[in-house]
Amino acid sequence: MFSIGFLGPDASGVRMSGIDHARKAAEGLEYLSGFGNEHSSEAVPGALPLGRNSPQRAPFGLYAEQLSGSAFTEPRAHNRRSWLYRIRPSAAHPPFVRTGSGALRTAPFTETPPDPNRLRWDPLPDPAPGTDWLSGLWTLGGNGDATQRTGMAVHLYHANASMERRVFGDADGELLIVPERGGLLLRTELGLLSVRPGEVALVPRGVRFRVELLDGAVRGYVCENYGQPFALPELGPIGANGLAGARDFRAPVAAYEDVEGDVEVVNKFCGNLWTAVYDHSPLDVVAWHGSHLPYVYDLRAFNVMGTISYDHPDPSIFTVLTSPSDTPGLAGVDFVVFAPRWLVGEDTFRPPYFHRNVMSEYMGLIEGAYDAKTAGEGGFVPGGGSLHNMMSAHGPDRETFDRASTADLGPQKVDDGLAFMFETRWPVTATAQAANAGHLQRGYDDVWQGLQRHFRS
Ligand SMILES: O=C(O)Cc1cc(O)ccc1O
Ligand SMILES: [Fe+2]
Repeated sequence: MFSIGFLGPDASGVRMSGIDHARKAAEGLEYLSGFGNEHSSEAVPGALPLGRNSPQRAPFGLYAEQLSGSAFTEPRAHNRRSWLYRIRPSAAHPPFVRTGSGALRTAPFTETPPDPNRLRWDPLPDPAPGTDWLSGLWTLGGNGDATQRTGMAVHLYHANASMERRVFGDADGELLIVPERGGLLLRTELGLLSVRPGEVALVPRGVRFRVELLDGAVRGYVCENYGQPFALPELGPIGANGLAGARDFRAPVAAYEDVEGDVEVVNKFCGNLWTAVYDHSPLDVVAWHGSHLPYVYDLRAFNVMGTISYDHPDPSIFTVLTSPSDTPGLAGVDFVVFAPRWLVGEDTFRPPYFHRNVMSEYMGLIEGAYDAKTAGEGGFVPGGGSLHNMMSAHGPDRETFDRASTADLGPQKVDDGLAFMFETRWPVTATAQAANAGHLQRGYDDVWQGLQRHFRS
């Protein structure tokens, strides 16, 4: 349908800024609707072989290549692979050499003892000029072991430059990207995705991509999932519909760049970054078909379920995507969204309850406020995050408790914020940089101080 190019003169010969170039590419992007199914796309009509995956000679002299996201032998329901028809096979590359990882860390996380304390951070400070998305990744912590394909990492990012002549691929896991500030254009091997705050992007393990900025400086969160790929949760008694609808996930259409010349390819492998300078762009896939695909999803499309009688339901009802573990019902990591919704519970303390949870909870805020926490400076703010590890006691802060336990219980619309949670079966161990960060809020425990005793026997 169209090809894509590096920064440079547009058709009129005028050199566009990186942002204009990315914006133009993001305008009117086409997508394929549906999660987890087989899709196919060709940027040049006739480029996709019909009737077989690997013809003796693929159309237009393209190379056929399979990208496997699951073992060949996994059950059909879990099997994921895509066939890529590309200008050069991925195998045509020079050796990778180790390079620095900046502030990026990988499981196993051993820099600090796992901490039972409630922790909360302000947003990352602004990045140095010229920081692109990849070099702006900053790891907060995580669990599991990337070499065992278990667990997850929580990263934040801040960037003020587009990746130029640079492409990234993560062999360690898939990446769930949650922008909080500024839009991103993801140029992936399978095509282009635009993702803005309020939307999330999912880039599968191993898929190469470049991140360009759509509006200037950006900030956000990333869940790197080393475990089984994210899937839609079962709906059980909810029925055949509700929560995130499969058709609201959008996969890209094929788009390729036919670029010769130096392109740096950065490969994250078992915790280290490795780099190689290719003599062409690896975003050269002209046609593809398969199921190992990137997606973008608008969190505002989430169909929120909740009580229409009493009590506060558990937040599993807000699960957008789940990465199952080997134990049914026990997620390696769930991605949960607190989207705008009505609260109508009668005789109910409506915000999140006080609780201690065997699961570990990392929370972030995309915009506005969260109904269990006081907003504003020093509170839970957009771009900040909190970590409530396994069995740590948390819930509404004092102000929220005082307000909500005396509030009038008419129907109430909660639409002043968009929060999310990465909830994982294993404790999250902070990196040293997160445990010692200047933006770690030192007095977080105080939000639960002064909760009065009301007991009268
Ligand atoms: O701790 C939190 O704010 C997340 C959360 C929300 C909720 O509605 C119920 C339980 C829970 O852990
Ligand atoms: Fe919680």
